[in-house]
Amino acid sequence: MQRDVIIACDFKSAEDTFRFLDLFKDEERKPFLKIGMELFYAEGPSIVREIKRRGHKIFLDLKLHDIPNTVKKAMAVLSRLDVDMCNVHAAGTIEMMKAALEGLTRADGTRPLLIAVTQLTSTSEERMRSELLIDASINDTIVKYAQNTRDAGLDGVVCSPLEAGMVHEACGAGFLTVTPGVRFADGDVADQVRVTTPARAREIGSDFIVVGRPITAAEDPVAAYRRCVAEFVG
Ligand SMILES: O=c1ccn([C@@H]2O[C@H](COP(=O)(O)O)[C@@H](O)[C@H]2O)c(=O)[nH]1
Repeated sequence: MQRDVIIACDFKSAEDTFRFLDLFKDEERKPFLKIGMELFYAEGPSIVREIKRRGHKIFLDLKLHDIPNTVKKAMAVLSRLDVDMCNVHAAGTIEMMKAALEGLTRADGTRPLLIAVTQLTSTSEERMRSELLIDASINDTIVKYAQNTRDAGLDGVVCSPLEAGMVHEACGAGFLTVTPGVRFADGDVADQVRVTTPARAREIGSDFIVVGRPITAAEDPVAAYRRCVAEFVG
């Protein structure tokens, strides 16, 4: 899979999103975009269709986590949107992930890529132990969730770029690592905990970096996007 930068379009409306996307209209490289809960809940499926119509690849980041039957049916609905990638939480268990895969697969056997969140990049090992009562290291937890994800037949995981190398080691080079928690060396970390730079993400072996505020809140978003591409894709 070709390394790429995915821009997280965490906007409150279609209007704000299209104002942002218009900045990229002369870019040779059409950005791969992530639509998350805020934008999808505000605008519904029409925002996906319109962005798709403009020719962007889409990662629909809704992080499903529910009982297997509910996730299977919800995924069957999402499969009609024709996105390129969508996701669930690995904490929902192998059974739930298998149900998600079944729901997502269309009658003709095609489906978008399906990946699972291991531990959110805003979670520290300390909080995972003290609040979630997980009595293991965060790295062991991430590797175990990644192995569960692979065993369920999914295509890869969401983790920090810091963990991409160990996930590939445990699950194979072809198993995708889609990695938020990306900041420029001088950037504001905000609510993220397990972060690194686009250049370091490339060295560690991420397949995709997901970048939101370092691009969307930059004074010059196109320049920030180009910097990510230059550091990560080369
Ligand atoms: O573990 C995760 C899973 C998803 N995300 C999402 O990625 C972006 C990151 O945005 P930044 O502004 O670059 O922090 C955001 O949409 C999250 O919902 C994540 O950060 N960590």
